[in-house]
Amino acid sequence: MAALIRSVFVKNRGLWLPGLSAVRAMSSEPTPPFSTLSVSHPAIAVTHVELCRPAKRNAMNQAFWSEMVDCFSQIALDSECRVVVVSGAGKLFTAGIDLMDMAAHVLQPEGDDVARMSWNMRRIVTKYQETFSIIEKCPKPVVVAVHGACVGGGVDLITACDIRLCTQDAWFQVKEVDIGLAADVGTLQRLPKVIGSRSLVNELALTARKMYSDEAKSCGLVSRVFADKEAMMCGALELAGEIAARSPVAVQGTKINLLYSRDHSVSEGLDYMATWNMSMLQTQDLVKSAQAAMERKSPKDVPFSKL
Ligand SMILES: CC/C=C\C=C\CC(=O)SCCNC(=O)CCNC(=O)[C@H](O)C(C)(C)COP(=O)(O)OP(=O)(O)OC[C@H]1O[C@@H](n2cnc3c(N)ncnc32)[C@H](O)[C@@H]1OP(=O)(O)O
Repeated sequence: MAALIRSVFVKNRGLWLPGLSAVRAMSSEPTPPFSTLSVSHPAIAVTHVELCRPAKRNAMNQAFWSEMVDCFSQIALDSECRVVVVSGAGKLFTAGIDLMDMAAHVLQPEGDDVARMSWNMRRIVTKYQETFSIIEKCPKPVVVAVHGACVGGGVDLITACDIRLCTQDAWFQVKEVDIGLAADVGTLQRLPKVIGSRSLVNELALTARKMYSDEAKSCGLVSRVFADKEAMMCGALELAGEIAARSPVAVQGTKINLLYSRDHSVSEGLDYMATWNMSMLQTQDLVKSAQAAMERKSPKDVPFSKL
């Protein structure tokens, strides 16, 4: 299988990079057992998760909310996977929560009285929150590639990812106030950590105005803007290849410690780091990587064990 995958790629500057044909061949059919996600392996150690309800603009229906949890739970345990790319099939990234579904499931919690209905509503919101928290908890870095619209739940999703890319035609909308609710699955908690300006976060969340790619880049929501989707997917896979080629012990330790430090003081973060590295510095990856550096080789030329 590895040989088959390798045959699709071109060797370039010591990296296994997917050719344009691999990007063009990336599928847009749900992968069973999923009905809303297409999962593929476009490059060595790279998993691609595509939101895949293009006819409904990848609106997040009931199946989606649980399939993402199943999918990322599997990815977290998959020692072949070192990095994930998330994108959307069809015209745009996502139209957010499926409004038809929401009416049927979110707005009618079961229960005989207010207390029981409220308790069940809390369970529903917590379950929906897990759909994106699982991305953040995944030890493998997640690169998200946004084209066209990224509405409501889409912003919740991308703020749980580690690296955000978009196309020139992308726009982002914290749409929730327009549909009568306070965003409740991550945007209000994570967006202020992503964008430096709280004033801008407040403006976006309180007015639901669209933010276009140039502003998304200048405020730090995305790190790169590409001319079109094809260029973005090539860029996303190249970036994923760079990450995948490095020590998974180093990469996963870096993600976990960056997230820990985001939510703790410098002193707590340093303490956590010291405890982390008291075991992780004993990895063979360090010896192999240091040796490669001495020999002026790239980390990409070092074979690391699976993690
Ligand atoms: C516990 C709560 C957890 C999470 C809460 C999240 C909150 C949110 O996500 S708020 C945001 C809700 N989303 C919206 O308000 C967006 C609604 N959609 C649109 O504005 C537009 O569709 C568009 C995204 C701008 C795209 O426009 P266009 O390309 O012109 O497509 P359409 O012709 O409008 O739609 C095609 C097709 O898709 C269906 N659809 C689109 N969005 C949704 C949606 N959010 N829910 C359900 N279905 C959607 C639309 O009905 C069309 O279906 P047909 O069968 O072809 O009619």
